[in-house]
Amino acid sequence: MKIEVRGLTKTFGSATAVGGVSFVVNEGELLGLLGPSGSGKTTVLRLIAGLEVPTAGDIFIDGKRVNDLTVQERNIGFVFQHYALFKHLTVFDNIAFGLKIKKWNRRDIDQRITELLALMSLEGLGGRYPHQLSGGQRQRVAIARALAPRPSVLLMDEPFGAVDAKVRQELREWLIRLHTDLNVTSLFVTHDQEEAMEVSGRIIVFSKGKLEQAGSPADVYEEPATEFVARFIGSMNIVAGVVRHGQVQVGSLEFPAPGFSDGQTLQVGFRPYYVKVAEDPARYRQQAKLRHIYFLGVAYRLEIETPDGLILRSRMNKEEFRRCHFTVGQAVSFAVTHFRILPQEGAGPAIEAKPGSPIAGPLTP
Ligand SMILES: Nc1ncnc2c1ncn2[C@@H]1O[C@H](COP(=O)(O)OP(=O)(O)OP(=O)(O)O)[C@@H](O)[C@H]1O
Repeated sequence: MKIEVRGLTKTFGSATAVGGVSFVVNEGELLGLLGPSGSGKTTVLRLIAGLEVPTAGDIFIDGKRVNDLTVQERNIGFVFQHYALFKHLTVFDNIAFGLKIKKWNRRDIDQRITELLALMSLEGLGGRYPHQLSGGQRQRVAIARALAPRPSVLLMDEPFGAVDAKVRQELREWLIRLHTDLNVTSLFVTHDQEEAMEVSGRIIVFSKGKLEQAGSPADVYEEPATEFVARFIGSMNIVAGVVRHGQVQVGSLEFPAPGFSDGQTLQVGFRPYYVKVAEDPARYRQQAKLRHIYFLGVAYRLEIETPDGLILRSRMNKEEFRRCHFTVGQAVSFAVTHFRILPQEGAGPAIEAKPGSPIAGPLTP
């Protein structure tokens, strides 16, 4: 079922945890709510679940305003960061908990739990207690418990926050498969941008109780709408310069900025893979010194310094890197092949340079 929030606001005393937020989670969608610690993500989830009362704004589930409904009446499944399983109850009884409250009969409970244990790859573990499970298994039990009463929507707050990196990766892949099988409208909170990008069909980026951007993982990565999103998602070179004759000038770098007036200071962002670096000083127009080479496993990151003291990051795939014979300290040439002019805080959207626009000197063949 679709979730819609309009102008959702929550203040605690004089502090605004969530400030006038509107968004939609479409039917069957798996949407990631991403933001740094304290940005208001948990509060949004708790408001939708009915665990907090909004200061202002409305919440709709399947088109029906639910502000005045109790937690139980909203029929929402909720998964918390820490397993929050009942320690004294078996896996079976943990999953059955909500069903017993809803007075399901024994046969239906048994049937539902057998179904869920299979779905969660937990067969044979119904009789165990939480302390006899791995972290990943415990979290799957928590999700099974939330799904047991067939909720109309599933809310998950940092569902994989308490497990190690390897299990976390397995759980992400497992959640994607589960969601593909069940198609329950799901909203999950994370502060981990990689997790949000990998798991979500769409991402909402949050900062200081406000929605910064909503879009597909590719949208928010490739076309950050604000400086905050540009800095928060992935790695981005961000430089600032003053507009002169329609170009933002940053030392010897020039970025076309049509429509901006002379004297205006603008920030320009470009991903490391749009910084092309060559050993041949004549290959590109810009000159720099290679400061560091970092091996990233799947690629290399080069850190270069321009004669003006600007430090930029470049990313190069392994094959390309192996064809070159870089040594730290050597002179290199470089070009920036794609960039975005980032909006100032509170200003309009980012302006994108056309792919391949040669803004730091033309790419010589
Ligand atoms: N019950 C409360 N009373 C007072 N302030 C609160 C309460 N709950 C949350 N806050 C404040 O509201 C802001 C948003 O908190 P929230 O937990 O929603 O953020 P978050 O993005 O989920 O952070 P995290 O990732 O650390 O859980 C924070 O500044 C927090 O201190």
